[in-house]
Amino acid sequence: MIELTGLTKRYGSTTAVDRLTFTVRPGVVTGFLGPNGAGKSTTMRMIMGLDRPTSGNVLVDGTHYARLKEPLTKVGALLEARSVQGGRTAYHHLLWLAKSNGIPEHRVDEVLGLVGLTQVARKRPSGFSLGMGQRLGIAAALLGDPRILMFDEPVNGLDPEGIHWIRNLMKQLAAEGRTVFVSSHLMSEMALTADHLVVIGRGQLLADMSMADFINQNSRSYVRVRTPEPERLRDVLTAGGVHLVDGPDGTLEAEGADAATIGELVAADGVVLHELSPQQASLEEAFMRLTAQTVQYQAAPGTAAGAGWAPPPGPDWRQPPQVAEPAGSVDVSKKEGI
Ligand SMILES: Nc1ncnc2c1ncn2[C@@H]1O[C@H](COP(=O)(O)OP(=O)(O)OP(=O)(O)O)[C@@H](O)[C@H]1O
Repeated sequence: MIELTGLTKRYGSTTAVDRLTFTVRPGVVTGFLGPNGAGKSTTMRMIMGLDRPTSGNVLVDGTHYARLKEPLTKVGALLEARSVQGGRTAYHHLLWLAKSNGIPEHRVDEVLGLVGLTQVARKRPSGFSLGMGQRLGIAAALLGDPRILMFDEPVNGLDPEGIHWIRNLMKQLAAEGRTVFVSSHLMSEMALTADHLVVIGRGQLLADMSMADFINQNSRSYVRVRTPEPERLRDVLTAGGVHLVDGPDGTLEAEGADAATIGELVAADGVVLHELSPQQASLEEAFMRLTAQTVQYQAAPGTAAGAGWAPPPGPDWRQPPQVAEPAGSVDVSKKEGI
């Protein structure tokens, strides 16, 4: 469990994190969302004892991170981009972390296999791609088999197979009763991964609720109806107390009644339907609606916005794709697990 109470961080006149109070519970994947600059990374850094709060308190496993003995066995984290110690191989980097936390050496091989880096274990991470660096960071987070895991943008740099793998890994870790706290900008990915959401904007808590409640409370749901008899449909549904608005391509959007009620109303009058489909806003729409007022960095109106993307199904997380040695190109943006 991770418990934040009135957690606040100021940098000069900037309040990066503003009196955050929430609890991240075990057994579910908790997504941590917020627009750019909302304070997610700062919050995660304070949880890990890497930034000192201006005020408030944060406990991991009931204590401050700094007081944890052999912390890698209690909390594993993949935080913001950092460079891995240049001279060590991936294996020795993990071995060094393991030794400093009382973790047996065989665990290094285990986690390298788990993240698919066995083939490049004796290579230096300085030659790794961004995705391989992410995998190494995830290996470090898993090294101590901790009950609490935090991932800051874990799918950054991963290919579709890697994204699918990390999604299933997080779900599996939560299913094992662990506390899993993950930030991501990919809404479609978060919608598939997280059970619970904590949303912040300008450092303040905007929502702390289940994924389903979040979408329900921050979006419009309606039933899309298509008919060759729109006038009759309109009469029947309006008489039945259903509010209708015009949708695209000649559809009608019915609010205030579920699909079953609408179906029964129109059936009673013999109105022909070509479509009757409940529509639920996406997490992305709900997020945009809730955080619209708190967005710090915004493109000019009319600018193309990147849509969320959901990867196709792939293999089980326990059998990750092995990553081959990169063909020459070296990516300078690396991530390291703490
Ligand atoms: N070391 C620092 N010194 C000064 N300001 C900082 C520092 N770290 C973060 N900030 C500011 O605090 C605010 C929160 O930043 P933070 O990186 O935590 O947000 P974030 O939600 O992780 O953003 P992103 O999604 O873009 O990674 C921003 O306004 C940022 O500019």
